[in-house]
This record gives sequence, C-alpha cells and structure tokens, in this order.
Amino acid sequence: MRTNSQISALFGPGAATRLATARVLVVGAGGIGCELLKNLSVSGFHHIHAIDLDTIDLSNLNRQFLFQRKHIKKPKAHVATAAIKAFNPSLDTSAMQANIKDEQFDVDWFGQFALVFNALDNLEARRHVNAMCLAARVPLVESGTAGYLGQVTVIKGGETECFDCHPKPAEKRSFPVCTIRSTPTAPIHCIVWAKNYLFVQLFGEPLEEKGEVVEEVEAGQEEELKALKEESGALAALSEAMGGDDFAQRIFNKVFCHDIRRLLSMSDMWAQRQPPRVLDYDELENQACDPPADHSNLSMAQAFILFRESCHTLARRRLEGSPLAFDKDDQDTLDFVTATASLRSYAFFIDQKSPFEVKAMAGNIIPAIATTNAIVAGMMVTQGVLALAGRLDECHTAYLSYNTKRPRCVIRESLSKPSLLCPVCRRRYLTLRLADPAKTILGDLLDYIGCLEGDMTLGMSRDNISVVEGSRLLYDPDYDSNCSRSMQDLCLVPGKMVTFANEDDSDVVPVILSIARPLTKENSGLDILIEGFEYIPEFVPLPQQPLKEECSATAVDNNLIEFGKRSIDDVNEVFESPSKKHAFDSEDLVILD
Ligand SMILES: Nc1ncnc2c1ncn2[C@@H]1O[C@H](COP(=O)(O)OP(=O)(O)OP(=O)(O)O)[C@@H](O)[C@H]1O
Ligand SMILES: [Zn+2]
Repeated sequence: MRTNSQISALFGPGAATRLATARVLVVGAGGIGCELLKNLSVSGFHHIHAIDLDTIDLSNLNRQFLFQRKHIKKPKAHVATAAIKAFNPSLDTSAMQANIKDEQFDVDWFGQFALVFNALDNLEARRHVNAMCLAARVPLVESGTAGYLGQVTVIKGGETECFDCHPKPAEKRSFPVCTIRSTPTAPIHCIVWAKNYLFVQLFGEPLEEKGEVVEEVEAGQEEELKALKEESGALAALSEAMGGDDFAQRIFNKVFCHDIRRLLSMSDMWAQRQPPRVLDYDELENQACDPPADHSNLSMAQAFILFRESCHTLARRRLEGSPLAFDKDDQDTLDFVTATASLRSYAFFIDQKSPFEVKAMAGNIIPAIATTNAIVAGMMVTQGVLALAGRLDECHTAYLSYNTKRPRCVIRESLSKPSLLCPVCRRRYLTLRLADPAKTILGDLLDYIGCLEGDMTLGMSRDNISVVEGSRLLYDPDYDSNCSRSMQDLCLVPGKMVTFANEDDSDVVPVILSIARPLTKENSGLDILIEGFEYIPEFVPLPQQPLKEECSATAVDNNLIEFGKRSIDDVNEVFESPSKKHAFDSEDLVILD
C-alpha cells in the first residue's frame, strides 16, 4: 500500500488527494481488469466501481488472480472488488454485473466518474464506452492485449485521437481456394481445408459462404477449379455411405489417395513445388501406436486412428440430427479437424502442429498471457494518474511488443490529435433532458433546435435536418411521419444517442444528443433542456471515401486496440511474437498502410 508521500513522490504533488477523491470506473473484470483493480487498490485510488457482464469460469483462473475455484459461477465484478477490498479495507468499492451498453448507463451515469478504464475484450463495447466518454467528457484509458502484444492509450474528447479516429478493418481471414484444395504449403492451409472444406462437405452446411475460403482464381486455374467442383460433388455422394462400417475408409481413399493421384497427374503444378504423396489406408491400419498426447505432434498412425474414430462418431451424430458445425470446444469436431489436417500435412510434406496448436489455429485463439495483462494494467495506472491530473501532454500511447532484437519491449508515442475526419469525435456532444418524454413529441424537439440562438445555435432547422438513432432514420425533410410521436413512443429514452445533421450544409457540425435523465423540479417550467454548448469541435466534412493516408492503423483482431502511427516495420517486428505467429500464420494479418 502506498503512503501519501510515496504517491506524491511517484505521481507529483497533489496526486494523493486527487486519487483519493476521484471516482473511477473499470469496465471489464477479466484478464486486464483483475490486474488493474489490484493495482488501483494499492496505488492511492479510493473510490473504485467495477462492471462486468460475466461470471467466473474455470478457464479464467490461470490468469485472473483475484478469482479462486470457489468463485466459479459468481459475478466477476463483485468477486474482484471484494478481493481488492481484502487487500485494502479502506477502499470504497462498488460492483455491477451488467452490460456496459445497457441504457441505464447513460451520459449522467458516466459523468459521475472522473476517469474510466476500459479492460474489455471486444470492439463493440470499446466503441460504446468511447462514445459515452466523449458525450460525458470523461477521460478514458483504453487497453488491449493479444498474446505478447499489448497497448494502452488515453482518450480525451477534442484533445486526443478517439478509439474510432481510425477505421478498424473487419477481421480478415481468407485463402485462395486452389491453395487450400490443391497446393497447401502451410499448416493453416491444411487446417482450413479440414475445417472449412472436408468437415463441412461431410457433416455440415455448404462451405465457401463461411468466408475463410475465397474463390480467388488465378489466371490459368479455371480448369483446376472446375475439377475441384467435380471433386466436391463426388465427396457429397460419398456422404451417402455415412453410417456404414467402411465410411471412414471410403473418405480416406477419396481424399488421401484418389484426389492426390489426380493432383499428381498435373505435372505442371509440381514443376516448382514438392509433389504430395499418396497415403495408404491398409498400411496405416496395420501400424501400432501409442495414444496421442495433447502437446506433441500426432504420428501418422495416431492421426489415422483419430481420423477413423472421429469420422464414425461424427457420422453417427450427423445421422441422428441436423448438420454439424465446427466448434473448437466440441472435441469430436476438433478431433476430426486435427486428424485430417495432420494426415494432409503428411501427404504434402508440411510441418505438423500439435492438437493443442491446431485447436488454437482452428478456433482462432490467441493465448492470453498473464504477464502481458500485468504490464498493460501497470501502464494503465500511470497513464490514468496523468490523465486525471490533466497532464495529457505527458500521456502516451504505449505498445508492448515481443521482439528479441529490440532492447526495449515497450514503445511509447505521444498522443495524437483527433482525426479531423473522425465520424465519432468530430461531433458536438450535447445532453438532452425532457420534463416528460411521454408528452414531448419529436416535432417539438425539432422546433426547439430550430429556435436556438446566439452561442447555442446549431445551424439546423426542420427544412434541413436529418435525425438518426442507430441505424433508424427518424426524420428528414421528406420523411416527417414521426414528428407527432412522443419521444417515449419512439424509444428515445435515457441512454440513447441521436444524431442531428444539416442535410444541405456539410460545414455544419453534426450534433449527437445524448438523452439523459428527465428534468428535475429545479428546472420546472421547462419541457426541453439541451446542455453542454461550451465545446465546439474543429470540424471537417467527411469525404465520400475515407482518405487512404488517414488509415495508418494495423489490424490484429478484435482483441487488440489499434491507434495509428506505427510503421510497418514496427508492426512486422511486433508480429514476431511466436504466440501471434501460431494464431495468425501470416495470411491472417491485415495490414493497412
Ligand atoms: N459489454 C460488456 N459489458 C461489461 N463487461 C464486458 C462487456 N464485454 C466484455 N466484458 C468483459 O470484459 C472482460 C474482458 O476480459 P478478458 O479479455 O480477460 O476476457 P475473459 O472472458 O475473462 O477471458 P476469455 O475470453 O479468454 O475466456 C470479460 O470479463 C468480459 O465479461
Ligand atoms: Zn475520433
């Protein structure tokens, strides 16, 4: 536990009082959240509120050290805050098991905190908290980890980049169909073939629509694609043998003998490549072997046995019910993918992966590493202390990278200014309060906005305004049927955010009205009140197409936050992490420049 003088020595004069009086929110009490809560509790923070929608699972215990076996199924936020209170009984803690996106957490609710820490694991929730903190004008410390990689940054509306200043590319994971079906060269190609092609053809719904395999035909491959389609037809016909004793053998002979012989007959294809080998069912059947171990590679004989057994199990399940879907936690489906991917790797002379690694790759799992979470949570505290003191010029975006060549594993950058084109933070955030949402109609609100004058004018009126909530268009000059409906009827309740834009003049800053709790008696006589006019962001109208230079973000996955500025070299260095490699194996990365 830090004494006041230690806190002042570490964080500067006045820090002890500032930390002791600030009310802070921690969103997410998982891997990073537990470390962070523990850090906050011993760093001089006093009023700590935690929220998490989940309960504790056995799989959390290896790294979420505030939890013990006896806590399984209990709410994470409650157990975590109780645990830190045990470290420091003088703390004022509170906890909620809830989704941070719930409407009850409106702008007023966020506004009660001096600082928010995000310790989340998904983009959607991060985006939501980003927008709510902008609306409530509360600084946010954002974090993310993926394997050995981690990031921390500070977001303050109007002063720094926000979470949405750079577009986050959708997770991309696609492979050309001919690589997967005819010329695999990497373990991931065999895994995708087993999971997205063979498994789906035999036991599931049709495949390519699933998105991982794309019909990207290179010149001269049209013939090959046609042959592959015929091959798929033949495989579908084999499904009719499902349930029979020789089902596994027929599948094996088709995919590891017949199809490979057909490929070998195309000698041009192997001029520059190692040709595959045909596998022999009888030979493998006669080989004795030990049972497979989770962490070591399967021998060919072990893969064969697993293939045969999983084929029969899945055939039985498929005949008993509806199409099956691959699930990394469904052992039968995982066994099938592990075994067939291993056999295909043997056939194509590709490195083997252990069942454990196959599970990570097929399930696209990035291992969570306690040390990474701990380092990131430590950096969050130091950034949070600076943000709380308003010392944004001293705050940083910090990247934790894994690289044996670099002397330091933390790379720091000063915070960037908001992107002038950001569709989220380059907006005017105002708060709307109504005396009675059941009585005020949308038309009244439009008139009220049209009549605002002086410093409060928004440059909008019924003739040019468009009103949108989420993906719902509520009003534009050609669509006024909602004007006579009450705000309550339109579900415009506290917690909702409504965007008002001038349709005619793109130089007018769009306004986001956060609907907050109704007016109290203090404002009696008013029906509508809009607050927060002091801040007008510098505004540049959005172009039709986002400018390419603006997109300097890297995408790793939904688990890792992305903020511009890292060079591709840095990015490549960061990706030298072995854990990252096993999860993504090069084709899985999307790098925008
Ligand atoms: N919308 C949300 N509202 C509140 N909490 C959320 C929300 N989305 C995610 N979380 C919480 O954020 C935490 C993120 O922690 P972490 O990344 O360690 O995930 P985890 O679920 O604990 O671990 P794993 O996914 O590896 O099993 C989780 O506890 C999760 O419940
Ligand atoms: Zn922004």
